[in-house]
Amino acid sequence: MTETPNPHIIDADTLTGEMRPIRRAVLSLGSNLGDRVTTLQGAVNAIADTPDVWVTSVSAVYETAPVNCPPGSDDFLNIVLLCDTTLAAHRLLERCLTVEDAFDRERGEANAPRTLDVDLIVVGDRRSDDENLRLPHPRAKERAFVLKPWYDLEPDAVLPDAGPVADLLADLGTDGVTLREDITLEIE
Ligand SMILES: Nc1ncnc2c1ncn2[C@@H]1O[C@H](COP(=O)(O)OP(=O)(O)OP(=O)(O)O)[C@@H](O)[C@H]1O
Ligand SMILES: Nc1nc2c(c(=O)[nH]1)N=C(CO)CN2
Repeated sequence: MTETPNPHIIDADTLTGEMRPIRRAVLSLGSNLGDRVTTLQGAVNAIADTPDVWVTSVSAVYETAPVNCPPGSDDFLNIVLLCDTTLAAHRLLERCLTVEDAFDRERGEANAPRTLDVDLIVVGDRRSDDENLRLPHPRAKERAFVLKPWYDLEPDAVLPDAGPVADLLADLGTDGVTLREDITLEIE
């Protein structure tokens, strides 16, 4: 059955400027090539410098074993950021891809070593099946390297369509996800 659009429901992404609601976004950042700490701190700064994006929390840093990566790939450092934003989800994605490029991200083989990867995990209650932007991120529920730092910041968080982050993490376990207490990233 074809659904008739409800004229009373406004898609927040169609609003402009000051009319946009503030939405909470969860971003996952990873690096397994080059100076990982400098890159992640630079990426946090760049995201925090973005107009209409406010980084509210930076997680602890985790050293994580590569998941589904080519043989011989090095460990990642992974973090999660919580942000408030009035940007439309696609604009936020564009900004994240620009930040990846600024840190010399090369796009080759799937899951190849990368200086920087920035994934949108959730953006408010926005859902998207567009191949250029899938929300909520379809693989987040399988990734302890996303869920553990997110859980630390928000123990009650829920990943839409998947369930409480705490439950997902309890099922997955945290093997291969090691806290790096010696590294602290800041919102500068
Ligand atoms: N939620 C999302 N966050 C970031 N990129 C996404 C998302 N959904 C779709 N994409 C698209 O995925 C494309 C490829 O991204 P990328 O090569 O960084 O994938 P990846 O991060 O290596 O793999 P994965 O998606 O499994 O984390 C991006 O150009 C982007 O348009
Ligand atoms: N440990 C770890 N493994 C990964 C990561 C990542 O950030 N950390 N990112 C991937 C694709 O985005 C694939 N595998």
